[in-house]
Amino acid sequence: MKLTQEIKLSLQKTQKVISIQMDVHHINTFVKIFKKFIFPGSRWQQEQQNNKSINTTFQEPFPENLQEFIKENNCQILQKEVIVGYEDMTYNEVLQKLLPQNVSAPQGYEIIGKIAHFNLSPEQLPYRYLIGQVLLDKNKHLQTVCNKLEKLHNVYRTPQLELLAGKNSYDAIVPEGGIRLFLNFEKVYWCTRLYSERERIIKFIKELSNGQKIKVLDLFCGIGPFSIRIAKDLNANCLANDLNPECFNYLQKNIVENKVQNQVIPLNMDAREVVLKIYDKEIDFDFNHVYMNLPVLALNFLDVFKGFTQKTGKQDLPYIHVYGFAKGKDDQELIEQFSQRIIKGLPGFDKSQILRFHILKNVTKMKKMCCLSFQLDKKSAESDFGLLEQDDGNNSDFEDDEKVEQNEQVEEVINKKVKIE
Ligand SMILES: C[S@@+](CC[C@H](N)C(=O)[O-])C[C@H]1O[C@@H](n2cnc3c(N)ncnc32)[C@H](O)[C@@H]1O
Repeated sequence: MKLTQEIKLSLQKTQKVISIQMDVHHINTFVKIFKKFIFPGSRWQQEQQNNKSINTTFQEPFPENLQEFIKENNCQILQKEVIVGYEDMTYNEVLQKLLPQNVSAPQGYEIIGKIAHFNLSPEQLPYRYLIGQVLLDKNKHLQTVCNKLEKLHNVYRTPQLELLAGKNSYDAIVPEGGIRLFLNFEKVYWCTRLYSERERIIKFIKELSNGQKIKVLDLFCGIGPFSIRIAKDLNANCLANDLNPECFNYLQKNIVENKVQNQVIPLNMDAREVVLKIYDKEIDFDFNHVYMNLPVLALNFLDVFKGFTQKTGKQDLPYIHVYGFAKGKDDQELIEQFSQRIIKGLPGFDKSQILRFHILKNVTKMKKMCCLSFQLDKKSAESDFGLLEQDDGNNSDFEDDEKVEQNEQVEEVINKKVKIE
C-alpha cells in the first residue's frame, strides 16, 4: 500500500474551532500566555482594521485566565470551521486512521545519520511503503527510510535493506563521543546502539591500564568506532582490522577525518592471519588488549593466542575482551557455558580469571549476547598445542545463532530505539 494523493485527501475533514479576535496590540501577550492552545498551523487573520483573529484549540468551558484575558482586552469569540488533513496530523494519527485495526503502527526505529531503519513485523510488511512515507513526511531531518529484510548472516554482517521512502542512499555521517564516522549502511556493519558498550569497555580498559600505554588489537573493527574512540579518549595505539574491503575504505577515511593517523593502523585481512603475521614479525605491532567484536564467531578465534609467549617472547599477557552468545537461566549458567567455549580455544582458561562479564542483549529468554573480559592465562600462553583448524565460517554455532535470531523475538537490553512520540 502506497500513500497516494487520494489517500491523503480521504483524511481531510472539517472541524469546528474557537477563534479569538483581538486588537493587534494584544497579540504578543496572547501568544506569550496561550501559545500551546493555538491551533496547529494557524495564522493570524485580518478581521477588521487593527483587529486580527487566531484559531485555537480551546473548548468550552474556557479556562479562567482566558476568560479574564477576553474581558480585559475586549476580545471577540468567533466560531469557525477549518479543514484539517494529512499535513496537520501526527505520524500516529495518520497510521491509526489508515492501518487496519489488527496492525499497529511501528513505535520504534533506529537512526543512522539521516537514515531511519525499521524492523517491521510480518503484519506490518504489506503497509511498509505507507509507514515509511508517513515517517519521512513527519520527520524533516530524515532523508531515507528503510526496512531491514532479514537478520545479519553474511560474513561481513551487512544488512539487506529495502527502501521504503525517500532517497536511495545509505551514506551516513554518525557523530559518536566526540568523533565523526563516515559509513554506508548497506555496505558495512553498523550499530549505533553499541555506543554505550564501547564506552563501557573504554572505561574498563582505562581502569586496567594503571597509566601505562594502551595498545589495542581490534580484530573485527568494522569502520573503526572502537579504535578511533579509544585512540582519541585514552591516547591509545591501535591496529584496526576488518575483512570487509568496504569497511577498510571507510576505516581509512575515518582515521584521517578524526586525525588519528599516528595512532591507528588500518588493515584489511582475516583476523587470524593478522595475529599470525604479528607472530612472524611481518606486522610490527605490540599489544596489551585484544578487542574481539564478532559475537557469532569471535570465540572460535581464541586458539590463535595459544603459545603466545613462545611466539612473541613476551611475558606480559594481553587482556582479551571477547563477544559471544551463551544460553542459561542466570549469570552463573551463562558464564559456565561461555567459559566452556573459551576453554575449547584456550585450554588453560579458568573461570576465576574473569574480570568482567556483561550481558548486552537478550536474544531469547535463555540466550544472551555477552562480553567477557579476562587476561590471557599463563598455561595457554605457554602451551605448544597446535592451532585449531581454520574456521570456514560455516560452523554450527554460526548457523544456530542465525536460526534463533530469525525465529525468535529479540529483546534489546542495550539503549532503547528512537520512540515515536
Ligand atoms: C559485528 S561487526 C563489528 C564491527 C565493529 N567492531 C563495530 O562495533 O562496529 C563484525 C565485523 O567483523 C568483520 N569480520 C567478519 N569475519 C572476519 C574475519 N575473519 N576477520 C576479520 N574481520 C572479520 C565483519 O566484516 C564485520 O565488520
